[in-house]
Amino acid sequence: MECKQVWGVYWSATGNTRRVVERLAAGLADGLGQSCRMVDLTPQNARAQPRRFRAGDLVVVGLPTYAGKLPNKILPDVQTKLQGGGALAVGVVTFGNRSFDNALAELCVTLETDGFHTVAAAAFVGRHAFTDRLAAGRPDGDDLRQADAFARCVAERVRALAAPPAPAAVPGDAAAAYYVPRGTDGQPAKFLKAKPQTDPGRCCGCGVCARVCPMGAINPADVTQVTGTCIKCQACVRRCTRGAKYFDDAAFQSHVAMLEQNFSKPAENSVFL
Ligand SMILES: Cc1cc2nc3c(=O)[nH]c(=O)nc-3n(C[C@H](O)[C@H](O)[C@H](O)COP(=O)(O)O)c2cc1C
Repeated sequence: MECKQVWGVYWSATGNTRRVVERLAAGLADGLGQSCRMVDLTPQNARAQPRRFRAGDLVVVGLPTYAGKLPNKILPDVQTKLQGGGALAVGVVTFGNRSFDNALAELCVTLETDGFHTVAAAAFVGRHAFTDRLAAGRPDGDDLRQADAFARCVAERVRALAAPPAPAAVPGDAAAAYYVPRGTDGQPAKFLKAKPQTDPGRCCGCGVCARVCPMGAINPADVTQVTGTCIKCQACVRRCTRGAKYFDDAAFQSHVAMLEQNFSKPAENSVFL
């Protein structure tokens, strides 16, 4: 099938998904001899506008895994604002070394429902947003080389297509329930209401935390106040250059400790063609 334009579209609070999607889109553009354009859906206002694609586009769409599925506060925008218009899509999720569970299945079903034809899909490992002890430094050089190899295979597949493909076959159940996070005691860890705290000795009030919050949840006039919905994405924690943001919620910390105890063995990337 003819491809006239490659796109990379992503939501990425701490940068892993952005890196993987950028690399895949660049590799596909290279393999197909086309140019590549990126769309960053992370800021709240970027998600508000419709994004229309059409036949002849090849769109890499990436989101992270949250509780074994896609981030539930972001998914509605992906469902309602992305319009496939018969474009080909590559669904990509990243995950923090535990499992992508049903996230890729949910993404591929969403893309097909949005009017894309999913030609391939992949799940890549990225440093867990909650802790540097899981998948530190990933996606690393090896991961990105795997992304290059995958992009070459997808480009070949696209060139060989005579008609829109059948939906990409991926593991998981798009309709499954969310993974229940547990603490070190094995009991459900309830940290839905946890919010980032601010160390007054470190915070200089620069406002970067409010600017990078994809939910617009932090009051820019007083960054100690979380007035909106916190999705625990860790953008504020990771982007604060002074280390002034942190989560002290006991249930959250217990879940992170449980993950560190049980999921430290390096996980592998998975590709589906
Ligand atoms: C709220 C939340 C829930 C998460 N749930 C999972 C999960 O179920 N499985 C997993 O392996 N990683 C999980 N992670 C880790 C992220 O999937 C991983 O860090 C991802 O690469 C972050 O993408 P980003 O850097 O593009 O924001 C979770 C992270 C957050 C913030």
